[in-house]
Amino acid sequence: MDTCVLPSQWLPLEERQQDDELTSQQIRGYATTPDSEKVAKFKGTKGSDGKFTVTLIEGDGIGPEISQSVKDIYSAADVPIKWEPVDVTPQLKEGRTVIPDEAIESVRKNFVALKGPLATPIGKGHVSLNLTLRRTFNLFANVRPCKSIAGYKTPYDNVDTVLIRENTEGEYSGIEHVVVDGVVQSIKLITREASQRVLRYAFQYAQDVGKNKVRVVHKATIMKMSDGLFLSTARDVAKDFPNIEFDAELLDNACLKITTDPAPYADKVLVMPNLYGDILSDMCAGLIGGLGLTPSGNIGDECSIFEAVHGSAPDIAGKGLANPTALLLSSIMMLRHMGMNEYADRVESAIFKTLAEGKALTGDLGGKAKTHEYAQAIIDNLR
Ligand SMILES: NC(=O)C1=CN([C@@H]2O[C@H](COP(=O)(O)OP(=O)(O)OC[C@H]3O[C@@H](n4cnc5c(N)ncnc54)[C@H](O)[C@@H]3O)[C@@H](O)[C@H]2O)C=CC1
Ligand SMILES: O=C(O)CCC(=O)C(=O)O
Ligand SMILES: [Mg+2]
Repeated sequence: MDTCVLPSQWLPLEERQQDDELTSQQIRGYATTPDSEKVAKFKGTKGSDGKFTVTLIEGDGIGPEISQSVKDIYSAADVPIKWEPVDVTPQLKEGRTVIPDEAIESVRKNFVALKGPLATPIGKGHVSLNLTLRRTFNLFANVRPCKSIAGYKTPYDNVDTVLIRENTEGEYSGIEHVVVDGVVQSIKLITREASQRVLRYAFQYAQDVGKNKVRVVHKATIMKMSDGLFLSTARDVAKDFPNIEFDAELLDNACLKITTDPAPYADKVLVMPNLYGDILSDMCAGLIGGLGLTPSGNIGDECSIFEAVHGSAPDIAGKGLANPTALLLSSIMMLRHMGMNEYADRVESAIFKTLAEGKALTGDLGGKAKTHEYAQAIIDNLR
């Protein structure tokens, strides 16, 4: 495997130049709350033991394995976090599937959670618990950064995309009904309020991290009213951010352009309705080495939940084959959200050093290491 020079923001702290301090600009790929008064801040406080309590939802499939890696690495790095594991097995309450109250209360109390993947049955069965959590806490913006990994060669060298996905409505509203036998209707709900909220977040994010361009990805040619409302709301919001260049691109063309050459997308923040963000984020993950590598943050005004882009990966679950990097990088976004930048820097440096060395990679990246062996290599790279 080729190795290449690590970008300065990925070097261990002591190897950085004095004038090369990690800034919020440099870490923008794995941060969600830029230094802005206008973006909701983490409201948690440390306990008497000097630690923050963070809700941990280990999740299904590979969830427990990758969560274990995070716990092991955090413990080795002495990150002052106390995990509060909660069970989100759905319960039936008054005919509705709900998440247990204890889990909801835990997130509400701690303001922040790290979440493994939750499986959703196809067709009949409970609704997506992932979406339920996002709606329950009004986590209106799903921030999904995707950056090339130094040392891990793919056909694309300079991927640096940030997708901000509307996270509470759109095609994911789950409003479906049978019109007559053989005819069903699924409603894509778009509201000005939710659109404004995520668009303002995207513009503010772009401004604060210095990406200076916001592009709406849409299909308002076809969905003239719903995507049309999202797009016209974006034009209105853009007026409040005169220093940010604003434009729009059709979804299909965006897919073509990003997979042909992702470089022109590095100076932009892409913002879009729910389903488009879901699909584009998996697509972008494919450009840098797969779903084992891409993190995300579900951001709300009160609480935020950090999780990998990927799902429960039932095909590899329980075999020690999962790559925990995506969940680990999600936890890095979480630490920066909580203002724990030094710990974030330290763990992040060890992750990227391990990936660049290429000696203990998991199978998805062409290596032979088991999940815990890769985690141990990261621990060995902590100073
Ligand atoms: N946010 C969440 O919790 C999400 C949950 N899901 C749920 O996950 C379940 C499985 O969905 P799939 O479509 O199979 O998507 P998936 O993301 O679980 O897996 C897709 C492919 O990527 C691989 N993969 C995913 N994560 C990996 C990792 N960390 N390391 C190595 N390889 C990895 C899998 O082995 C599989 O081949 C479904 O029930 C779905 O509803 C899917 C996406 C997101
Ligand atoms: O909730 C699910 O089952 C899938 C969610 C998903 O694919 C995502 O959030 O990216
Ligand atoms: Mg998805």
